[in-house]
Amino acid sequence: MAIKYELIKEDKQTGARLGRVTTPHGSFETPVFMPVGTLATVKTMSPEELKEMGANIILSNTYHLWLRPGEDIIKEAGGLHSFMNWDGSILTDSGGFQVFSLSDMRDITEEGVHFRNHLSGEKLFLSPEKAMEIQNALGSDIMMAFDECPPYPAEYDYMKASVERTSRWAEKCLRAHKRPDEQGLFGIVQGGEYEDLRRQSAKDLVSLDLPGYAIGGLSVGEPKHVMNEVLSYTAPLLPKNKPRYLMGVGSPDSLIDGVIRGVDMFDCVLPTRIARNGTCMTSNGRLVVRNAKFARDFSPIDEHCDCYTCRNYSRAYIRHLVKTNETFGFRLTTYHNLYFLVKLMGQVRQAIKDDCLGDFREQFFEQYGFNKP
Ligand SMILES: CNc1nc2c(CCc3ccc(C(F)(F)F)cc3)c3[nH]c(N)nc(=O)c3cc2[nH]1
Repeated sequence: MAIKYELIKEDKQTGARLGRVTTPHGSFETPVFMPVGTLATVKTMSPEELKEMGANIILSNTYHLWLRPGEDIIKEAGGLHSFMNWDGSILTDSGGFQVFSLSDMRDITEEGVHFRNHLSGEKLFLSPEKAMEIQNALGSDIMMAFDECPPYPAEYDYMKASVERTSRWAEKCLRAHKRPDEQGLFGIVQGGEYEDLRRQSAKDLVSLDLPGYAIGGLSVGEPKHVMNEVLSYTAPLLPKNKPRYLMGVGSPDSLIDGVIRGVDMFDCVLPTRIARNGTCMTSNGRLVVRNAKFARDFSPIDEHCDCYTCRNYSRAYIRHLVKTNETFGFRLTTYHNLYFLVKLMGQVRQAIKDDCLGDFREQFFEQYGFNKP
């Protein structure tokens, strides 16, 4: 069995769960935050640094790696793990979402999606079968089914047809799966904000008895309360004894609110993306280190943080590096932001163990400033 999930504890007050996922490349505790490594690297971080900060699973992307360098080169390297020298777990997205978010000309048919390469303009075609062929070549431990993530908002009739097609595509992925013993295939629940369509999508995918499930179609511009409502009735539709992955969600408040509704796995480009413009997550909210007020501030980014960046460097120094566009500055902000989220999930897991996740949410939101009107 490629993917094993062990439910360790259910929170008494909320839908939160403590668990452990095991893949052929190791195991990780859940709830977990997964750093995004689109082009086979978590930007500016070495595998050693990721391991040191406590990351055991990272994400990468079928669409991007198919275009550059091409899955054949990665296959020749022995797969993505050896290509990027990462011996932890890897989850790859199936490419559907990236086609819709990156390329303009696209045409969806029953067979798959026709679109233009967003770099060269050449016409390309991505199908459930092709997405599986690429992910099998990459050798990722967790592969996502090829789905359509409709834009938000979407008409009911469009969403219904899209959900039914995404369910048929998931079956095609399962049939096209060449390495079921080494790689786990997760289905992706769609349905937008229509409860009956979410139920239909979950029912179709659960009937395939896949090793894990993702909740897709969220974090696409909908208000947070809509995301939380959809999560509240969708997560419980998924099997208790399998991991649940909420795609594209990673702000600290959304992570905690997702955990409370029963989500186990999260990804987000936020920590690495905002780090590259010098914005850091701290226990007292966001800090824009390039701000002039930090020019003579020799305290660490976050006085409550014990990461490499906060133990060795000051705001003044990091501000200087970021202002002068020194790469080391972005390594320091990236390291801190990833560490902050990995540590936050550790605190969330501890709160579930101690049956005090509700209180933890209260205290964290207050200190971070989420409750400010
Ligand atoms: C930002 N909001 C969002 N991201 C979403 C994503 C992408 C998740 C992803 C995976 C891998 C990477 C990698 F760069 F690290 F590889 C980067 C991002 C979705 N993906 C699919 N398949 N279905 C969805 O319905 C869906 C909804 C999504 N909402």
